[in-house]
Amino acid sequence: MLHLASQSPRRRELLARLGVPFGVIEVDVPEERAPGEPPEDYVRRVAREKAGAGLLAMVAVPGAVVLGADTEVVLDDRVFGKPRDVADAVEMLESLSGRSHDVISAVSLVSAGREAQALCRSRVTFAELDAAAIAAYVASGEPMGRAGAYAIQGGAERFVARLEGSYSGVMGLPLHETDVLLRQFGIATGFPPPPGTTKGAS
Ligand SMILES: Cc1cn([C@H]2C[C@H](O)[C@@H](COP(=O)(O)OP(=O)(O)OP(=O)(O)O)O2)c(=O)[nH]c1=O
Repeated sequence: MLHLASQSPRRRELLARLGVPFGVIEVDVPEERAPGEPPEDYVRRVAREKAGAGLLAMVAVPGAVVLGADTEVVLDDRVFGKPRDVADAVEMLESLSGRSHDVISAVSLVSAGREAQALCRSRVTFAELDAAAIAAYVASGEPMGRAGAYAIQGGAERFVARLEGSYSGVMGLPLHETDVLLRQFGIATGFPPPPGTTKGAS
C-alpha cells in the first residue's frame, strides 16, 4: 500500500490525480539548507528525509511504500522556501518580479530495502509586479506556506509570463516523474473518473 508522507493538501490532490489509492502520514522534517549545500542536493535530501520519516512511522506495516517530496524556488544562488512572515513574502515576490527562476521538486519513493528518486526542474518567468500587486497578493494570504511565496495554481497564475517544464512539478508533485517511479515499484496508476460520474460509465 502506498502512503504519502506530507502535510500538503496540494500533494494529496495531485497524487489523487494518478488514480492510485494511498494513505497519508503527517511527518515533520526540518527544512534547513546546510551552509554551501547546492540547491538540488538540498531538495533531494529533504525529499528523501520526508520519505524516510514516513517509512519509520510505517515500520509495522508490511509492504508499505512511502512517497516524500520537496519543492523549492531557486533564484540565482538563493533558495526560497516557505516565507517566514508577510515581510519575507513581499521580499520574495519583489525578487522574483520581472525575472526567471527555477522551481526544483524532488520525489522519493522508499520501501523496506528499496529507494528511488526523481528530480524535476522547471523554469518560470514572472512579469514585472508593482508594489500594489504584491501587496494585494500577500494580503490574500495565499503566499504563506508556499515555496517562493506563490501558487501557480492560484492567484499567481497571472504573474507567470512563461513556464518551461512541469506545471505539477511547480505545484509540488511532478506527476509524470511520480507516475514513472510508482510503476518502477510495481504500483499501477490509472485515471480516476471525473467527479460526478461513476467508474466505467461512458
Ligand atoms: C511554487 C509553488 C509551491 N507550492 C507549494 C507546494 C508545497 O506545499 C510548498 C513547498 O513546500 P514543501 O516544503 O515542499 O512542502 P510542504 O511543507 O507544504 O508539505 P510537506 O513537506 O508536508 O509535503 O509550496 C504551491 O502550492 N504552488 C506553487 O506554485
